[in-house]
Amino acid sequence: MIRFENVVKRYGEALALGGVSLEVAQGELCVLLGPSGCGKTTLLRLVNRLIEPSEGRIFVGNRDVMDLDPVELRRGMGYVIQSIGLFPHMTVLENVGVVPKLLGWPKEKRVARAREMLALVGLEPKTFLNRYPRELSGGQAQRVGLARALAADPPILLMDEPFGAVDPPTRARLQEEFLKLQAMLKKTILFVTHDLEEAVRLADRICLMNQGQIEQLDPPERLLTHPRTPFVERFLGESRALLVLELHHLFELLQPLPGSLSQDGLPVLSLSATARDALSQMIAAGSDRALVQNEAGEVVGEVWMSTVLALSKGARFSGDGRGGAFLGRPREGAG
Ligand SMILES: Nc1ncnc2c1ncn2[C@@H]1O[C@H](COP(=O)(O)OP(=O)(O)OP(=O)(O)O)[C@@H](O)[C@H]1O
Repeated sequence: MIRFENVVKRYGEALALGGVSLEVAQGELCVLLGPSGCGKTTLLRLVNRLIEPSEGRIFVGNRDVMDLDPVELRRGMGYVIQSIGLFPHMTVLENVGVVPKLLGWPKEKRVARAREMLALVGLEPKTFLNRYPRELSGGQAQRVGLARALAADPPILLMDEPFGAVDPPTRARLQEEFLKLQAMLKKTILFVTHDLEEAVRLADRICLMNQGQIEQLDPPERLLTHPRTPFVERFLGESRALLVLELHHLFELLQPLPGSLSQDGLPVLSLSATARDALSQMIAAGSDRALVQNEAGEVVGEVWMSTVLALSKGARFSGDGRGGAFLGRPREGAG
């Protein structure tokens, strides 16, 4: 558990955080989101005491971080940053083993752990253990960074734009794998990003910040469908209607096949595809329905365009007063 109580941070006259209170529950992935300079990194670094508060208190597992030795405190949490921070003169094995070594683990245990962690982040240990960081692609280096952060099995992970430096397809793959890992490991995670799409994909809750304050703290769907302030609505922008569709899978939206309608030329999607996938395939095929098949390839039902559009109803951009005009109206009887 991480708790901020009325935290203020000043740099000289400038106010970077203006009284932030936030509690991240054990096992929760909380994303700090917001425009450049809003205070995300400052808030994150207060947790491992790379920065100290001007006022207020920060608790980690009910202990005030200011009462803890900073070195001990940092050993208890993994820290992953965009520039990765791998030591260039150390091999992957040595990099992943940095904290275990500091904790006094014997060599065999460190090697075994490094192998296990590399496999966990999708890198073949035999191929990568003895490489140097310069011999890795950006995505591989990012995975090593994550393996290193996880090596000593810390309950807390602090992640600052960890996937920021890789190309979009690699980024999407890393996000997907990271979510699977988190489902297994259930770490308490503070994750900084300025990318709304990344926040929506990953977060249990999004903490949207503006000028050193929390504007809204909510699960992604709630944030997208119920923006509390004009700032939040502007920040989310028009894409929020589409993003909401990513949060719904076709198994939730399935309707029985009517039998009487033709199935010719309809797109076919899997049960685990999202409503957003279905929408783009229906648009591409020029149809208002899509078929849904199970893992065995049997068609088990269909999804209607009107159902998909109804999902995004609460999330349509109304920043210019047009209400829900830009996506058109759902068909009658939708959803
Ligand atoms: N060491 C420092 N000295 C003075 N001002 C600082 C310092 N570090 C940060 N700031 C200021 O504090 C504010 C918050 O910075 P912070 O790095 O936390 O923002 P951020 O939301 O992480 O931004 P970005 O997405 O651009 O990294 C900014 O206005 C920044 O200029």
